[in-house]
Amino acid sequence: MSIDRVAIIGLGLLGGSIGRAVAQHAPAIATSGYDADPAVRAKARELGLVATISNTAADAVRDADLVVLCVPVGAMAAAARDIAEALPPQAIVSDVGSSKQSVLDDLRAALPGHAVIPAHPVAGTEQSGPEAGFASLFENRWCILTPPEGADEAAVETLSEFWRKLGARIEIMDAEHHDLVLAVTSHIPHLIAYTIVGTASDLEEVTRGEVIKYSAGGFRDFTRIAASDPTMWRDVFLNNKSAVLEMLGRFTEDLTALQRAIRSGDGDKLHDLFSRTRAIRRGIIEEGQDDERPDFGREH
Ligand SMILES: NC(=O)c1ccc[n+]([C@@H]2O[C@H](COP(=O)([O-])OP(=O)(O)OC[C@H]3O[C@@H](n4cnc5c(N)ncnc54)[C@H](O)[C@@H]3O)[C@@H](O)[C@H]2O)c1
Ligand SMILES: O=C(O)C(=O)C[C@]1(C(=O)O)C=C[C@@H](O)C=C1
Repeated sequence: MSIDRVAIIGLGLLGGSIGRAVAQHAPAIATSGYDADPAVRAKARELGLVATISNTAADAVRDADLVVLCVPVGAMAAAARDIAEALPPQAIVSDVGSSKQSVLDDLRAALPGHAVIPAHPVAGTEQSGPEAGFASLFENRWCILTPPEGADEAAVETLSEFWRKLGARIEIMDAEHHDLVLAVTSHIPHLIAYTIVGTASDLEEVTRGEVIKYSAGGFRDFTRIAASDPTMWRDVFLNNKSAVLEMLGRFTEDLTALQRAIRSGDGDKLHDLFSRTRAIRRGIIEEGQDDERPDFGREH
């Protein structure tokens, strides 16, 4: 089983990056695409993100071997319904959504009988839209596949091979476990960034601009993450509710323990934790998972 034609639904950061990466790393694969927003379709045409841009989702998928839905997780069900009538029976349907259980449920409900294999390339930026993508986005990044029980192994391998061609490393796990892990490593960090920047901005009114004016590197790093797309992240929190709430409970307990350590002057506790977290950061860099990617649209 090999992929000759891929259809990309949603031509923003992720969809546009897949289009560009296929053109660069797997030019033999034909690309087609669709976006619900006519302005995005026009921009994607101008940028040549995929070879053919259709005016309906159904037309984009009519000849596809693989369809990748690159829309916010809250829009997956509607996007799947839009392709249902035109989807070739043997086509693999996948996605790039940041949470997986609700997407798996939505795609299977909308496309009964089709090979549905959700995926999540753990690669992105705070940017969004058709101009934000770049071909190297997936290089040396994990792409997590969450096939349902009993999924066709050949289809899982075909999808893995597609992502390997774009430079990604493959991991396979079930959707529920994915959602728990990503709640800790991605979703809660974004919630914390949104919170700290929001709190600082509220305080700004009290201190007449000083919080923002004198904010140094640490706060600026949070503002990068807090600039991430509001629609995408609203949908992630609404669709990964239980894992996020469970992990947030644990996080709150740890935060309270630190608060207590500060109040009681327990310097050892603070120092131990900060040493442990420094080692984690160094481990990430040694593994090659640091931020080596183009400064695409970065302000700093
Ligand atoms: N941004 C990241 O860092 C990142 C990383 C990994 C995965 N993801 C996931 O990738 C998906 C896309 O995110 P993005 O950053 O590319 O967002 P984006 O806003 O850049 O692009 C999403 C596009 O989907 C289109 N769209 C929305 N509903 C649609 C529908 N029903 N049919 C067709 N098109 C529709 C929008 O018009 C938009 O152009 C999300 O599920 C997100 O969780 C994002
Ligand atoms: O680097 C960033 O800006 C990101 O937020 C990327 C990031 C992440 O949290 O790591 C964001 C959401 C995804 O689903 C995958 C990747």
